[in-house]
Amino acid sequence: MWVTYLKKLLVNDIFYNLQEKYGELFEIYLGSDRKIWLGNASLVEKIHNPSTKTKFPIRTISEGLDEMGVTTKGIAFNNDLVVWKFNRRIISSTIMVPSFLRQFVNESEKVFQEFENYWINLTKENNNYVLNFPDWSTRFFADAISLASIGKPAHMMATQYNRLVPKYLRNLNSKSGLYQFEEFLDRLRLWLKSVHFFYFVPRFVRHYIPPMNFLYKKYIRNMTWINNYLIVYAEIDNIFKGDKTRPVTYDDIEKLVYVEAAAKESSRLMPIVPSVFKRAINDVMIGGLNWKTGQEFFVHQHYIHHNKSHWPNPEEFIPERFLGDNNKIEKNSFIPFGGGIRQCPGRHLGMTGIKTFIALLFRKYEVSLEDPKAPLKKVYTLVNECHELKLYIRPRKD
Ligand code: HEM
Repeated sequence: MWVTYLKKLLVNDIFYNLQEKYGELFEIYLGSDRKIWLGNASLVEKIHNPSTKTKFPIRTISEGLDEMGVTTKGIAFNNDLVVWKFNRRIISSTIMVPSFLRQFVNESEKVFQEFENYWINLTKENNNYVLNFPDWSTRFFADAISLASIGKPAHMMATQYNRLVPKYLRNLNSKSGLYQFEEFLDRLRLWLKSVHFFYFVPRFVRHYIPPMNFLYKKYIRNMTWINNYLIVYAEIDNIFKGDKTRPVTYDDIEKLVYVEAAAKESSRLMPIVPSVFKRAINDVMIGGLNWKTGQEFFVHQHYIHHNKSHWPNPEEFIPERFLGDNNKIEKNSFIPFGGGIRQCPGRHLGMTGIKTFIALLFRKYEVSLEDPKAPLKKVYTLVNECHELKLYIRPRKD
């Protein structure tokens, strides 16, 4: 069973099923190393303490991640708290400020126009052209973030377009940058896969036992649903009053409360990051039990987001949960961006990006699934990634 799960990269499902079977707090041993999984909002209160005096300032100590070289650099896995603080300040003071978010909305519109041009070309020869949405949405965000942050396009949509059309239709304006960022995206995907590999698989197995040592060599070489269309359309139309071409502003985006509720409900049902690990740097009491310094905990967002004690009818898509009084949502029961001092610094940008793309798309186009009954095709690496979602995008008739 484990092998089947692992083969299909359904690691997320293994832990969800274990949490169902063994309860909201269970332990699992990886060799002699005990990990504690937490599946209730009340159990993560101390881990999500936003104070700098938190007992959970780091994620893990792992010789595997040391070997990857990520524990003293960057942000996400950095255990050097002085360097982490410095890096995090830089990213927070750039991407979390409203001026950057305004700039991001402006640039997104330019990038969306580029997307429309490609899409129009692709439908010229086939009116019923089916677009694989994840191939374009990931590249749309990468291009928009690149333009807004460094002022240069990443040409990722151009690369995808060039891949799909005959030579004479290709985008030739941006030759030099093409493929470079595409390779970056492929490497990022491999990097995400390899974090679990280096975290879970002991050094000896990584290096010497087939087929793990082959995976090791591969990794070491290389180092993202909205359903209630009608209300979404109505809210977008209410803001743009049928104007399909005027510039979209950050103020428009801020008014999209239903779209935001729908995006939140989607990320409740399917959090991009289903679990996050955190390590105690002092003794701590959680769930009525005393845990020693060094104990690692998995905050299980996916399970907490589906826990009936926080969410009535947890499997249903009900955006209205997020409308009106925010206090009705239990603390720590909705945590797609994690929590505590290492909460995601890209949360405002992520939400602004989703709302901007939906506004730009839905004010002009009708979107429908090629096969509404087809199961969602996703893979789990360190994140849940949808790799196939086939859509028809047609100009709105009204
Ligand atoms: C919808 C999109 C996104 C989701 C769902 C998401 C989710 C998360 C989660 C769950 C964490 C772990 C938080 C914790 O440890 O408690 C995280 C960390 C992080 N995220 Fe995001 N994220 C998103 C977008 C972004 C973007 C756009 C950026 C930057 C441009 C970003 C940068 C980071 C960084 C740097 C960390 C590590 C923070 C630290 O360790 O101090 N994220 N994200």
